[in-house]
Amino acid sequence: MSLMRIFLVEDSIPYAKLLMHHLGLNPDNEVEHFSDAASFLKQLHKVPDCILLDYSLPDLSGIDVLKRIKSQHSDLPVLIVSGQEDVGTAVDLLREGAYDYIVKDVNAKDRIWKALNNIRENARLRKEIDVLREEVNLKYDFSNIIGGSPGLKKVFKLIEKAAQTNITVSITGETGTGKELVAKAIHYNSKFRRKPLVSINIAAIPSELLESELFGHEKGAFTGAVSKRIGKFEEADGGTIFLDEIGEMDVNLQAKLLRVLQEKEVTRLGSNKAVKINTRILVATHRDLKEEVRIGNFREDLYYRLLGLPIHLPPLRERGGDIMMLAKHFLQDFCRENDFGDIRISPEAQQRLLSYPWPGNVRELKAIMELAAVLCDSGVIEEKDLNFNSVTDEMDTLVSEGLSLKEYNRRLIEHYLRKNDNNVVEVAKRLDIGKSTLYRMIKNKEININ
Ligand SMILES: Nc1ncnc2c1ncn2[C@@H]1O[C@H](COP(=O)(O)OP(=O)(O)OP(=O)(O)O)[C@@H](O)[C@H]1O
Repeated sequence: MSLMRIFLVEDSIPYAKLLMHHLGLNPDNEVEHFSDAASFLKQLHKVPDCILLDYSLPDLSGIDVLKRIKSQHSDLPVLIVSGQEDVGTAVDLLREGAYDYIVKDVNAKDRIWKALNNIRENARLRKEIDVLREEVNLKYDFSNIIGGSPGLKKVFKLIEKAAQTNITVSITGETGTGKELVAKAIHYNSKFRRKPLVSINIAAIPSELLESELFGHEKGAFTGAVSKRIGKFEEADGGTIFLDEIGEMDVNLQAKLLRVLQEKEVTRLGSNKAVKINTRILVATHRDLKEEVRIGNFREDLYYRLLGLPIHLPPLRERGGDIMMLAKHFLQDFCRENDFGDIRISPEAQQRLLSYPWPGNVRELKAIMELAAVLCDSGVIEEKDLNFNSVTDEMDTLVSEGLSLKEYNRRLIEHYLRKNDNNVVEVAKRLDIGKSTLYRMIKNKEININ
């Protein structure tokens, strides 16, 4: 903000003149003077950037004027200027939302000057945040979610529907399928986008700390609570809270969360005052919550409360052509960031990418492509540059895929060959099949050897 519009409400004409002269020293200040509350309140609809309010006006008390201002414009900074030093009144006024309480003594002019500079700086920062938010919005439109497979198209449609309302959304999918990305896309395309998206990973926080993390606490609420703390729900007020890994929440806390969702209010630990919240809820889990309910790990009532609009992200191995689209996208990004020239992916490497089961999903694909870009020679990624070191056993995923016996055998043998550096004799021994059978299969291209 360069120009600052200030309303000065002051019944003492000499003091008003003094302040107007002083404030006028900054050409960016534009001061309008009112000598009573009534004439000022009539003009309040013009909404200045700041108000300097004399505490003792002829027609209305300072606190009443302050309340009137705050009821219409809660964010408008009001500096109270008072003829007397009275701590009790000052505290009351600050509680009602006054920006500062300044006594009319020799230092008053300087304090007002400083306070106005702070207000100016705050407004500038707020504007900057708005601009940054807008940039983030652009960044998180759907275009950064890559893919065009039928499964993902369905997800796009649901994101759009979710963004248009305040319905609770439950996002499911294996690890690395893009659940957090979807949560961001919903928030930044919804009417909540001007307020924060507050994410909390339930699995990452020890259960004894989680309650205060979510709902906040008062000073001294428990050992170690040395100061008051606002919880994530309050932080997200007016915006979105994203509860990641909701399936990991302790059953006791589930009951408390349910109450918060039902009452739409939170009570900080150690407080008896409930605070209303208006927060959009997004949850995610890699677990099958229905099954968790069945085995008693998750409350059924909370499950129904959170289910809302379910969005399921299919695993990468079920997204067909998306695999190559994503692989090329990550490769391009990496090359651009590191000033590498263009890198191609050989047909054999492409085949390998398409047949791998991707237990770590998109996150794993990104890591593998980046490493391959570093390892490859002469601008082409070959099969040898692809390092599949996933922590989940490849075979676990194969079993869950429902393959035909022939296909299963092929993958099983290929898996063992890879693990044993293509040592046919070793693999034949481990799988208890004849060496010559194995050689024949390789020769007939029934199995691929890298
Ligand atoms: N469709 C996609 N297009 C582009 N990038 C994606 C896509 N899906 C996921 N990613 C990227 O993959 C990584 C993992 O995604 P994300 O963290 O959203 O997954 P997640 O399902 O929340 O994982 P987890 O369950 O482990 O928390 C991120 O770097 C994300 O940007």
